[in-house]
Amino acid sequence: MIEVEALTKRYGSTTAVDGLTFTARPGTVTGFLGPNGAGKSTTMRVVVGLERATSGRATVDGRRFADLPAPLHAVGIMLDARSVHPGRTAYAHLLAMAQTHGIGKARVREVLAQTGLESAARRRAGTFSLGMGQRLGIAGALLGDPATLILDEPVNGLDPDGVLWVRRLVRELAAEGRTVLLSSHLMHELALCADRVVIIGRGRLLADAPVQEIVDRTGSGSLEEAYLQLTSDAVEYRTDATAGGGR
Ligand SMILES: Nc1ncnc2c1ncn2[C@@H]1O[C@H](COP(=O)(O)OP(=O)(O)OP(=O)(O)O)[C@@H](O)[C@H]1O
Repeated sequence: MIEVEALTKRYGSTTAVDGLTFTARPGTVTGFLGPNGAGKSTTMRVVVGLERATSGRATVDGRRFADLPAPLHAVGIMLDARSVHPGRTAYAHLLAMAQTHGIGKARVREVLAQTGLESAARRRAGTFSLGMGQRLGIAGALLGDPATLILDEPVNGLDPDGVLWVRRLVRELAAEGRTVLLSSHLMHELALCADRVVIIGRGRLLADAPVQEIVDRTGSGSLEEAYLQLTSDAVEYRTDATAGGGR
C-alpha cells in the first residue's frame, strides 16, 4: 500500500507537488495521471526515496522508503527504463540487483522469462530497443516479488503485443493482491487496466475515484474526455488542437 499524505515538494520557487493526499491500495491498479509537469514523477520519486519531501509524507506499507528493511521485496520500481548501465547484459543487470538482496539466479531467470527477455538475456542493455528496455525495467521491478509496484509510463515504446502484455500483467499483479501504481498519458490504455485513477494538476489533487465514477461524474463519454475536462485549468502547455476539451 502506498500512502501519500499532504505531500509538498518545492524546488526553489517551483512547487512541483502541492499538499497532495491519496492512497494506492492492495488488489488495485491505480492510474496516476496529469498533464506534463503536473508532479507525477516527483511524487513517485519521493515515494521511493529519491527525493526528500519539503513537507508531508509518503510511505509504503506504513514506512518511509528509507526505513524499509529490504526495499526490493517491498516495492518494485520502474521509473526510468533508460537508467540501466548500457554495457551490462540484461542478465548481469538483474543479477547485480538480485545480489543486493540475496536473491538467487533462479529468480533472475524467472523474471527474464516472465518479461519475454529470455533470448535477449546475454545482450547488452545499450543495444536494446525502447520496448525491450521497458521490459527489462519491469523485470527489475518484479525481481523481489514485491507487494507494491510503481511503474512510470510502463507501456511507453511498447508495440501492441507489449501493451497487451503489460495490461494483463498489471491486472494479474492486482488480482494477486498487490498494489500497483501506474502512470501513463495513454487514457484509453489506463481506462482498460486501472481500477481507479488519481488525477493531479499543478501538483494538486483533481480527482481520486474509480474510472467509471469519474466518467459519470463529469458527464463524459470516456476517461480521456473526463481527463481533459478536469485538467483544463491545470495544463501549462496546451496547443490549439487540444484547447476547449479536445473539440
Ligand atoms: N530536479 C528538479 N529541479 C527543479 N524543478 C524540477 C525538478 N524536477 C521536477 N521539477 C519541476 O517540477 C514540476 C513537476 O515535474 P514532474 O516531472 O514531477 O511532472 P510530471 O507530472 O511527471 O510530468 P511529465 O508528464 O512531463 O513526466 C515541473 O514544473 C518540473 O519542471
